Amino acid sequence: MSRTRHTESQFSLDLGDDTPVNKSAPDPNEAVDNSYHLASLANTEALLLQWQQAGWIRPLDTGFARLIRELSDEQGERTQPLVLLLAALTSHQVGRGHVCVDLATLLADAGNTLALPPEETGSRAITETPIPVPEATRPQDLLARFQLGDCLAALMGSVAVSDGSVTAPLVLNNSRLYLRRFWRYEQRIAEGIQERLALPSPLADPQSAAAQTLSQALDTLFPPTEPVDYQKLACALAARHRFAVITGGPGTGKTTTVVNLLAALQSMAGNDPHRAGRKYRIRLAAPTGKAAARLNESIGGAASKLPLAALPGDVHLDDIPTKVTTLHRLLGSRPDTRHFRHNRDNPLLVDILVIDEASMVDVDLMASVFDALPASAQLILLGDKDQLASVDAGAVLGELCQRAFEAHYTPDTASWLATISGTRIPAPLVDNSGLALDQAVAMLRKSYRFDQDSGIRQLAEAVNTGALTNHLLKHIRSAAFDDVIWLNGHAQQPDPEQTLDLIRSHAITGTPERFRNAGQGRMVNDKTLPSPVGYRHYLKVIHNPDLTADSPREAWDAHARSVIQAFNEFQILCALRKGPWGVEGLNQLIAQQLLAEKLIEKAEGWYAGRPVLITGNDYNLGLMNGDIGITFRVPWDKTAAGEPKTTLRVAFPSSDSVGGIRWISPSRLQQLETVYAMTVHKSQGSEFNHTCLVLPDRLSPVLTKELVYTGITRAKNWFSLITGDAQVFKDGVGQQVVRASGLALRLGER
Ligand SMILES: Nc1ncnc2c1ncn2[C@@H]1O[C@H](COP(=O)(O)OP(=O)(O)OP(=O)(O)O)[C@@H](O)[C@H]1O
Repeated sequence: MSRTRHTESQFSLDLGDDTPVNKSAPDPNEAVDNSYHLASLANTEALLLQWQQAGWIRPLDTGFARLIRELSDEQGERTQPLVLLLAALTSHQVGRGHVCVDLATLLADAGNTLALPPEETGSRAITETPIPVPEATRPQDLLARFQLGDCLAALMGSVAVSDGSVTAPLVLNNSRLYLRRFWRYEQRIAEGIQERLALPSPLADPQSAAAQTLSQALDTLFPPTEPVDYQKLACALAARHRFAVITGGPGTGKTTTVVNLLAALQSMAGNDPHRAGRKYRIRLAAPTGKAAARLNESIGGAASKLPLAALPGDVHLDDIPTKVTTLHRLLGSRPDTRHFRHNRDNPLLVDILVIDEASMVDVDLMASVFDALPASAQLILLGDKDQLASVDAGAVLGELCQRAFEAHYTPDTASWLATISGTRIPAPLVDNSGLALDQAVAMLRKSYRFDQDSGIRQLAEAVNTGALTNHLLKHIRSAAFDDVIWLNGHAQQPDPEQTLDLIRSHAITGTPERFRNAGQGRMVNDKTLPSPVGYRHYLKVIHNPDLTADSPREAWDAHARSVIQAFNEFQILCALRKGPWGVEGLNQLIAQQLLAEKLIEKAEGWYAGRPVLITGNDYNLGLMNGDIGITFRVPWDKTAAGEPKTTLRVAFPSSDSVGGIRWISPSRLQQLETVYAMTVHKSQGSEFNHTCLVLPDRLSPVLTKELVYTGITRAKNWFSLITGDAQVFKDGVGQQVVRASGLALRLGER
């Protein structure tokens, strides 16, 4: 899932050719004639190189354009400069998470669509990094001369472009331009969903024996409570179709619902005379090790509370799986290839697959899931539609849930639900012209984790719905909520040095005194919540004088678990990677402060206590992008005289078994970074007792409503906000992620 997987070979794969891409590259120092930039191919390629050197586009993007030119040359066609330009920009957009480029949108507003100049250029107050791209040679300047018809005509006349029916590196579908590989992913996902939705359901007739069993199981699993129990409805809908999506915000009961759903499905299997008591083979998966471990923890607890004895069909606890694996492991990832062991020729042995945190799954991985699933297997996606989309291209869950809020259940679905669940759907959720997909999407609408007064809940909701009122902002500035504080919200443009000081002290202690009631004694659901703590906490837990060279490995494992748990109490999140407000600057700042307070022995390189985030999959070590480990000093080495000697080892929780620890030598770790600060993107699938979101002092395209919502909802109990500029926070939540893709359109076709 890492960006590093987008190698140049992705293009030659689709073409079935290994044409070297560096052949006859233009001289990057060649002067670009500004008045005729698209007049010649050489000029266009030199211009692309200039953008590449300015950091506007990737070498991969210029390489792709060159490949198109070479392919055309080989076929005796002279490529039009406009085709080269559009090829490079489509590749650039894929690198930014889009599945395709909608040419009409691109031409209407190229600057914003392409987000050029690039984001993350430092800080207004602290550094200023100019980007040396000459005036009048920006993509938006060039594209301003063209109409949609010009682009379509140029593309349709090129051998490098097809409508998908023949192999060509670019696919044009209406006004959407795709790299072929991504067009194929989207097509496979759409087909996988449509095929499943079209399969006849034994539950369609509410009087059938299967439907009666489902109804009985649902009544057992969901004691009557509110007028509309959306969890019960979600179970009924998901049971009815071979493809379903259950979406909901934090604590709305996605895990609880899916455990109930699995129990209901096993009830039906147990009562099905054709299955002779054989239960369904069910697998649970999540996109990252962290998300898998979190679901592992919660699902076991939820399963143990099931009223199994009262269910029809003789369901046992063993019938409900509680072990969650990563998607990569489930599909059988192999080193150095993005092809999985399980695919169409070697499908998974599974009847039902549940994928949690599905918002993190990109089109590439989702297409692989559909490839590996037997045609009749049921797929259930769980996730929060409002969270950030996947790091790599696509926003699959978001697209599938575009209409979830209004539901669009047909009168037929509404009447089926009323019979099966005894619940009458509210009229605004019924729509005569609901689509097939709408009938398989359920939204959970009530949070059980946060109480009515929770500031985290109210702030997250306000950010999500665009209702960030002055009243609410005043509340969070003045610590009127127990659980939320905007630490420097009183200053519109706070002094940068003072803000950095604030981040330093907050990172060390979590400054519980800044929360209302000093962060003490808050009870939620009859439980006293742990107080906010900073990084000092885990660096104290790491000192354990009782452990020696003779201590058994289990004792060290247990110690590592408690340190990792202590580290998870607090996390600083930020929007950017670079600059003083990004991961790089904040990591340095916090490490220096921990060193000054003598909590760590040095602030750079490897040291005991260093928390690290893995940034690329390492199949040999079994580490996945997003895994977090803590460095320990352990007495496991020996001197020449055979005396115990200390060495550093990084402890990682093992992703698939509960409680296991892998101890890895730092020298074996390849792609990693220190993780006192983490981007919100990387924090998806994780939750922390206390989260502090640091926002920069100027607006960036990455700073969006989805990013702020995701940052806030990573906090279980305490949330603090530090801003470089108050207006940037407000403007950021006004920006929305819109990813170009054709999936929803394909699924909307009747
Ligand atoms: N119908 C319900 N009645 C009472 N409590 C519930 C109900 N559903 C869920 N809960 C409780 O709410 C909490 C959150 O539930 P759950 O973990 O299922 O939600 P989730 O949506 O999976 O959460 P997350 O946002 O962490 O993914 C749990 O403590 C759970 O026991």
